Amino acid sequence: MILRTEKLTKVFEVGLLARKVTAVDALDLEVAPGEIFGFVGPNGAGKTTTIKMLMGLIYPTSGRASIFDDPIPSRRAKARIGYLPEHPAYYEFLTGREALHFFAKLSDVPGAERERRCDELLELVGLSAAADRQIRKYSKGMQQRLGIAQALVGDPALVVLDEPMSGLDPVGRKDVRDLILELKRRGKTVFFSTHILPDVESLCDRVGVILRGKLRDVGRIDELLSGNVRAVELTAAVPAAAREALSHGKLLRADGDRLTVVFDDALAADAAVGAVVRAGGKVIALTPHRDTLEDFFVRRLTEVHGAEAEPAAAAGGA
Ligand SMILES: Nc1ncnc2c1ncn2[C@@H]1O[C@H](COP(=O)(O)OP(=O)(O)OP(=O)(O)O)[C@@H](O)[C@H]1O
Repeated sequence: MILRTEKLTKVFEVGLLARKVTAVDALDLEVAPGEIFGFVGPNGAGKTTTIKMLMGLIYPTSGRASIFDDPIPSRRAKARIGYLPEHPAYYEFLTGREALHFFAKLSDVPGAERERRCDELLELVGLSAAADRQIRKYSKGMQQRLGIAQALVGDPALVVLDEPMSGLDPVGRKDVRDLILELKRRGKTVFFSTHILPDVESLCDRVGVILRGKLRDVGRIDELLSGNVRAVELTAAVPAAAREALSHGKLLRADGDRLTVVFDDALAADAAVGAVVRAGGKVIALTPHRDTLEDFFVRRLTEVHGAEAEPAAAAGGA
């Protein structure tokens, strides 16, 4: 495992009365080499606090974590990590190229290599044409892409991105998604946090769902959603003798003997398939209707928060 946490916990003390807020609660997490891991949760779930602990920016209250088998905080591990904070800050009077050279120097990229590395990264994030423009003139999407270039400048094995798509328009989000996929192709491990669920579905090998500081679910998206077949859609050439078995479903389309029927109950769908086959008909398609990740997420959020659910925060908007 490239990254591992064991019962990682952060309790903040807030206000004059030192009210305790458990931002991250006994988090057990593992990230394997080469995977894109999505750390998913609504606002205030504890994503940034977790990432800050992993990056050594704040100390855990209890528990442990290691990156590349080095306990955090580790200088050695940090040299192999690229990190994009949730709100990256730049010296805005610099150009993109100047800023990247500055970050390259901070990351100990040898002088002889700096020029080539920066040019290559500016190209990768699509900023070559704007490289000599001041950052204050960059759009939010361009700043985010510069932030990703900054995270990559030390040629890290692990890239940690905190809400990399937040606040971007659909084109900007797609650019960042494509970049993350490119990182995977280059053999990097990517750990990123987000509350934008469609991005997670199209990108991640595995996801961890954090709600109110606790990791509630973790796994491949198809595994998380596999138990949630809501309905089964059957399209078949149905001989008259098998029509009765299809009457338990809802007819969607009829074209001669070719019918498309939706069953709420998987057993009724199985029985209909059996009847079609026995009567000499032909099954053309059998499609399970599953929850989307968004359905799953909102359901889990509602379960966990009960009456206090905050669907607006979880709905996955930009
Ligand atoms: N420095 C702090 N002092 C006190 N409470 C904090 C501090 N930082 C975070 N918190 C609290 O910890 C909880 C988790 O916050 P965190 O920023 O980790 O959530 P998040 O999942 O990253 O949310 P967002 O998507 O809004 O950034 C919240 O209740 C937040 O108010």
